[in-house]
Amino acid sequence: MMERKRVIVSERIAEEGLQLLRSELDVDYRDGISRSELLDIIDQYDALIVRSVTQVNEELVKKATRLKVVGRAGNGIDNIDVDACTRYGIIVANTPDSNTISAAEQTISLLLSSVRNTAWANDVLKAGTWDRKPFRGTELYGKTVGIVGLGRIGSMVATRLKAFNMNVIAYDPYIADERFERFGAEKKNTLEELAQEADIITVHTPRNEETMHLINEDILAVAKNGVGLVNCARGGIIKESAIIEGLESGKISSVGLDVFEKEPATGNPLFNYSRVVCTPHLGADTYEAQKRVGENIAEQVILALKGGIVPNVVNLPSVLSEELDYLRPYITLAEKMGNIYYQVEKTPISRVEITYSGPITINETEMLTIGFLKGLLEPVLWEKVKYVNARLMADERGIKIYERKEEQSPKRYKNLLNIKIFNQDREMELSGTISRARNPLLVEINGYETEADLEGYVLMMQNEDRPGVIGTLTTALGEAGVNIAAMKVARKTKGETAIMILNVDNKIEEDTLKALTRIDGLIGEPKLLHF
Ligand SMILES: NC(=O)c1ccc[n+]([C@@H]2O[C@H](COP(=O)([O-])OP(=O)(O)OC[C@H]3O[C@@H](n4cnc5c(N)ncnc54)[C@H](O)[C@@H]3O)[C@@H](O)[C@H]2O)c1
Ligand SMILES: O=C(O)CC[C@@H](O)C(=O)O
Repeated sequence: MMERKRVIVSERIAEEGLQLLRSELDVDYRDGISRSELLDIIDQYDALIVRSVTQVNEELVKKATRLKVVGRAGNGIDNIDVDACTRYGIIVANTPDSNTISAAEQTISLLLSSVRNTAWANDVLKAGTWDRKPFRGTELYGKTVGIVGLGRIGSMVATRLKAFNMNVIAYDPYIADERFERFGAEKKNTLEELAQEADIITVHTPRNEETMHLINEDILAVAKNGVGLVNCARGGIIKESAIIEGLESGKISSVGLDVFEKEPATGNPLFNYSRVVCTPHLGADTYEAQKRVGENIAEQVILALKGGIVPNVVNLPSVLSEELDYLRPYITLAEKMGNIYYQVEKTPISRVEITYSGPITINETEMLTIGFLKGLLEPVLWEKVKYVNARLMADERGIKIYERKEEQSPKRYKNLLNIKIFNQDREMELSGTISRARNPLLVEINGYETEADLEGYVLMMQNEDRPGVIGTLTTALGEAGVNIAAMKVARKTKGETAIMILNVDNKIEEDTLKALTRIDGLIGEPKLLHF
């Protein structure tokens, strides 16, 4: 029996996800494992599943010699060094859509409880005092909310706050105007503009160099007096020391925080302020979200370990699953076309020109290019090339890639991949498509039209276009016990050099191949390719 692949889960994930993992893999569920132990044992695992605490950095990745995939059970990937993973050929996948509703609802919950002093009143009441004076709050009705980052969660917050009759304004320099319109948000071109008009500011960006301390003393200086703040995205997007300053001066009247600059957050000075309502990073912590997250990450990790293309890969172009189903045979085709070059040539490549033509060009074709590069480099780099690092590896080898798209296919095939591979003195030109049965077909090689299946063992050779050559070859193969499954012969001009492409059922031994070179009429060495 084949040995099962091993996954370590270093943080709490839903039982449904664990069950799915156990159905296919050996699962080591080590919620809360210490850093030092994880570093000691990580080389035993093919997959690692984390949430937001485990730091997947270069130190860990270097030791993870078997690791193929890191699954982030959640959305934010600021605890994962994606570049390091890419360099080591490790896929990083997350579950960006599985917890957005919960995070949006938590934002609304923090917003309401902060402007109505709910948590503070709850504490005072339960401590034995019935008093209403300190807790007078404000309505949301008619107020302006400023949303920073109108992505998945920001946009859900916008639609939910519309139901409170709030005026929604948003700042997000990276999205089209159409998205602001779709979510009924008035676009603000600068953060300062948003801050000047908003009664409440809520942030929904990723945390990175650009967004760390995005809302700081300078932004708060132009904000309205008594502004409310909410951060259910990542700690530090609103600078904590600026919040304290604003609370002390009265500039800020309410704060809702789910996330902190340092987590786990214990003894954070913000906890001393009654007008700050805090939760310990609970945005994604609902039964529904955790079930979705757990199952989703388990599915993706299993897929990745089977060599499949997973939908939410962070270090590859993301492709919607329907689009992926359509593209998958073309990715395989591109990979197999890539496989041809180094099985035939030994000269380094300087440049590759890829033209995609036909209706396929409506789609994101980046995965096809990556598939081609993976197939191209595999015969020379073996194990190390994966979808995730194929571009990087091509780049390191100085292979320049030029891509073009043409709406119309120039041949009779609906969709066509035309690939020109240049080395220092020659060019190899290949065209391929998908057969009716959705199998990869090579339809042209160096100007010779053919229709060859790129499957199993394929024998390619050149011959003189004259009687007797093909017969001698097939007899020689038959005598050597090689069964021919399919054979295509192509020529450009009658009587000149032709090519033969044969699909054969088994490997042809070296001495048989050598013997073929002695057949009168065959030109050069026959090449046996394997796909
Ligand atoms: N509290 C939780 O438990 C919880 C749960 C899920 C997600 N999150 C966090 O919520 C945040 C948003 O997640 P999402 O899924 O909506 O992400 P998203 O990628 O869908 O949206 C982020 C948006 O921020 C915008 N943006 C980036 N840089 C910006 C900048 N400098 N100024 C303004 N806008 C900028 C992007 O254009 C994008 O539209 C992330 O930080 C994520 O980690 C937290
Ligand atoms: O619970 C977690 O793992 C964090 C969830 C959330 O912050 C996310 O980015 O998905």
